[in-house]
Amino acid sequence: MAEYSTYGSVAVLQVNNPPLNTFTRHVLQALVSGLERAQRDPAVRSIVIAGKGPTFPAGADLEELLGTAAAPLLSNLRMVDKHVDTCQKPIVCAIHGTALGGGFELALASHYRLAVPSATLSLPEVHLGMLPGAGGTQRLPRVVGVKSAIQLITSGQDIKAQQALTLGLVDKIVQGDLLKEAVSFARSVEGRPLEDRRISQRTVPDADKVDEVVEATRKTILRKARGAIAPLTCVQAIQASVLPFAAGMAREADLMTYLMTSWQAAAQQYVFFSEREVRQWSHPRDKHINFRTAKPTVIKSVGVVGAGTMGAGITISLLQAGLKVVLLEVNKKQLDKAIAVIQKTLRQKSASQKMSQLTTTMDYSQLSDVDMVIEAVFENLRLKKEVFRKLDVITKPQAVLASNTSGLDIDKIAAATKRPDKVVGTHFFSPANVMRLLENIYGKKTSAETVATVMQLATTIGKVGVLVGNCAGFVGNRMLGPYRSEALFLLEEGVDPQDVDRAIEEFGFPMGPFRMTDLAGNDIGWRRRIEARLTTEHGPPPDTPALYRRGDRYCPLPDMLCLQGRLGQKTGAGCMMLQEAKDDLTENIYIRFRTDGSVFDLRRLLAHTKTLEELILDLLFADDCALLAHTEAALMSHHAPSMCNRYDPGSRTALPDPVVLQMIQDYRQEHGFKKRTISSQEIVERCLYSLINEGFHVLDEGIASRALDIDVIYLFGYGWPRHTGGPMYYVERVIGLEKLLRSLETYSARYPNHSHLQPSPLLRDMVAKGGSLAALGTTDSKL
Ligand SMILES: CCCCCCCCCCCCC/C=C/C(=O)SCCNC(=O)CCNC(=O)[C@H](O)C(C)(C)COP(=O)(O)OP(=O)(O)OC[C@H]1O[C@@H](n2cnc3c(N)ncnc32)[C@H](O)[C@@H]1OP(=O)(O)O
Repeated sequence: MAEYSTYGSVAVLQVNNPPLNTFTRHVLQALVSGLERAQRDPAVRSIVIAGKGPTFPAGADLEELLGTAAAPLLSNLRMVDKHVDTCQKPIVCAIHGTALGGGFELALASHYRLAVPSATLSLPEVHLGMLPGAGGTQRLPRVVGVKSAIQLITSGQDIKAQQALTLGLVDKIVQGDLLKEAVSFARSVEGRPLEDRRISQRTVPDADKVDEVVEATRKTILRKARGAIAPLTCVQAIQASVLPFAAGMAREADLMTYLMTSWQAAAQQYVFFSEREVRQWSHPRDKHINFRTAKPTVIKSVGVVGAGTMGAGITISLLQAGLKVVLLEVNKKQLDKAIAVIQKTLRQKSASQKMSQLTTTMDYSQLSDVDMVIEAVFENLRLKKEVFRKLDVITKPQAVLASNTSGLDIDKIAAATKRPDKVVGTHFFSPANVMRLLENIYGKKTSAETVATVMQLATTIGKVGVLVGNCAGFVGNRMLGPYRSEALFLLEEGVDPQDVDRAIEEFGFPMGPFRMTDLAGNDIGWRRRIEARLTTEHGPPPDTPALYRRGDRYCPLPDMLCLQGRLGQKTGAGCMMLQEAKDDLTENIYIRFRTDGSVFDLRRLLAHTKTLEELILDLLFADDCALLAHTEAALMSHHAPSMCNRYDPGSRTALPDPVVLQMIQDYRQEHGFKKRTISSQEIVERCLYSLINEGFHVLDEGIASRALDIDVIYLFGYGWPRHTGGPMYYVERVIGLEKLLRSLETYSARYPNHSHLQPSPLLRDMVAKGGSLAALGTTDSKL
């Protein structure tokens, strides 16, 4: 647990709790014993604490911290803190791997910190709905100041060793043998005074500005937190660092108790475990086929067909994971554009080595030897089938053939080949090298081995892979359908687009449905509806009632907007306006890079770039750019023409567009809708409950095998607010299934022809029998 050894006058305590050396109560007990022994032994004059194996401790063991062992764990943690803080012999922490949470806090309590260049330090508790409760909120500001501490703790961002050195969080970067260097360093500081080495004894450097700093950051934090309570609570704890140390620690403990007992912390911890649990997949229709029984094919080389935005993003992801890629594109201009984008993105990393793994071609025969192909051509079934027919002939018989589709029928695509067992769907999300979700879709004939292969591929390329069944829209887009429909029906009844968006954004989404459609392009859904024969390029299909399709209520407003050329922001007109608008950028927009935490003012970046459009493209393909979606949305919304909203230059606020508002008004009048006032609560309930209701259908039909799979899809692919745990978790743990059922009953009675508001039979059954989503396989066992 913590191995004790001595090297002359130096006692070395090596935490040994593989794989992450997390602090269990036993590990902490062993550390206390080791510290006591070292303090008792007169021959010992200094102490080194290190981690055995791949890492320095990665924090408290969450299973224990969140379970029945929490009390002894916390009591042992406090004992370690006390021993370290009062120790009369210098304690040196030797950091490698990831020193996270309690691990980093132990290092901060010690007198000296050494790190290898590859080490990462971080206080990621905010992502678990908590705060760094082992002194982190009190010691960090004493080293880096309140301002930086707020930034580091509320973002939970990684601090690389070099940055830690600059910030004064580590004393030395060690190039050679860490333990050896740490022992010799410890020896060199023996006998030196310790008082000024104790961070607890220091004062906060910007203490006089604390209120000013908090005031200045509060608004930004509130905006980013989107309803999460942990970030602001972290700020409150940091504010207390200007108090005497003991008082600050007491305040930290109070606030930690408040957070730890909150439903949001439980939700975020559920998210943490669910993100990992999706790897333990099982086939929704046959539980015997699962991550244990099915063996993946080894994939070393991948062909990517289609070098559009998705194809280029997928290629970058594969290259970054060290795979060989053959990128095929039949349009030379498009291929050249993609190569430039890929090169530019990889240049920020060790590009030359990764680019050497890329072959580009316009010739299908170059795909003859790859282990797998990911097709990423336009979302058109006929075209995809054509591509698969070709691939079936050209590729080796054992190659896996995957389609990157957001909702087309995998079985129909597979039927175009003689190897339907090797055909599978891999739905990447845009930008494909940034977004973490990979929705993997099995068809009727997809083999267990093929499923295992794409699930393994997700892990290899650092994505969160979720296995789902085949149906129109799969899980994510299928559930989005009712949400969008309900948002449109709300327009008919009197709500303006920006009011729907505001209500959804206040719930915690980064963007409401209309701003989202503005960004993604209204034509995407329109093309899909044309293909499904719900509408045509010229208007509604002949002899079709305006507000109904195949017996279901239908709102033709988005079709009408498309017919007017209002396709959203990614149209050609949008790009031209972006170039012109460069000088209009009056507002400060900041972009933070994940790699080193550096922050850039967008206007300064623009000074080095020809056009704003070029910069956006760069950012889209820079996978270390945090806040990317927000930034992109903010930039786009500044300048481009939009479907529903208008944006004044220099403002990020979506304003009502009189043209659209007039159009909606005329539409209401034409179809006899009476405008009424609708509350935000009703907007949120109708949009989100219809989405969640569809989730119950998805579970009932076996399209997803567990509620947590749906949650992960929404959290990682659709911006569902993390602090609520995902749609299914939220409705079960926060709203309650019975309340959901009653609300759906009320709304469906009021709108009998909105079929998606009819409660799903599974929901009714669960409420009647007192069943729960946990029984369908959520992560309850872990919580
Ligand atoms: C009730 C009232 C109480 C009041 C109390 C008041 C006072 C409170 C004082 C409280 C003081 C607490 C102080 C300390 C807090 C902490 O330290 S919180 C934890 C901080 N650490 C983290 O958040 C780290 C989380 N982990 C990671 O980020 C990553 O896992 C990693 C370390 C970077 C490694 O990544 P990777 O190599 O990709 O591996 P993974 O797949 O992510 O993980 C492997 C398996 O390990 C499991 N795991 C990871 N971290 C933990 C952990 N901290 N505890 C337990 N288990 C962990 C992970 O789930 C994986 O498991 P499997 O899926 O089963 O393989």
